[in-house]
Amino acid sequence: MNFSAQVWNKIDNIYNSILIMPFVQELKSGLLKREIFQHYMIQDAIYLGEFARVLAIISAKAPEPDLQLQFANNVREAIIVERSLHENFFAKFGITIDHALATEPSPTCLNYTNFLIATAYRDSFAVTVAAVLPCFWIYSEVGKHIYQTAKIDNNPYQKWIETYADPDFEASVNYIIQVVDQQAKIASVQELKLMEQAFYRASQFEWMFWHSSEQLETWSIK
Ligand SMILES: Cc1ncc(C[n+]2csc(CCO)c2C)c(N)n1
Repeated sequence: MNFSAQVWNKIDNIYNSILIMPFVQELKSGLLKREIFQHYMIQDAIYLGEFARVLAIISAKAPEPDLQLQFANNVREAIIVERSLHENFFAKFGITIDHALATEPSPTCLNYTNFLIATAYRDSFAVTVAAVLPCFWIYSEVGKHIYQTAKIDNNPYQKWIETYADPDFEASVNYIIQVVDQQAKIASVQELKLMEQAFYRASQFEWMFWHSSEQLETWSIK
């Protein structure tokens, strides 16, 4: 079995827990509270800014030019596509840029992005690509699931839903899965373990990220 299939099996519980989260269920029905989506959007904008830096470090560590270019393109895409999504949603959901810029990362957002940045600086290309894979893959699977079962008419979250169910997005996810599998084939036993741990940890953070918005998480001491 491929590395990707093995680690996906291991996060089966996390993935299934995500599908039944109130956040996901209410996004599908369109009934998600505006306040929760606003919290999510602002934190996600912070997340994406840091995520683009992680992709840039991956590009810098790439073992060959094709991979270097691919991840450089991902950096560009993460910044451009996601920014436009956020700008659309910011306006639509009454979030001002000033408010977003003045908001600090939530404890979960900071923990997740710091984990990715620390991994990128400390660990190998292979381990770091394994750490970013859940970000792509879980979103693609959750996006498809939501798209197939969502109530689309009058759903204020329709545009978000369409973004992550896009076939182009799925193609970029498949490319990263293939890169991770290639790396796993040539990895030492010790490195494989680190890849597995990084993939699992990032998947936990994916669940936590949605959960933190459901809770409107802030710092418990200011
Ligand atoms: C917490 C969180 N996790 C994953 C994504 C999805 N995502 C973020 S950047 C990127 C790469 C291409 O743009 C993808 C798929 C998200 N938005 N927020």
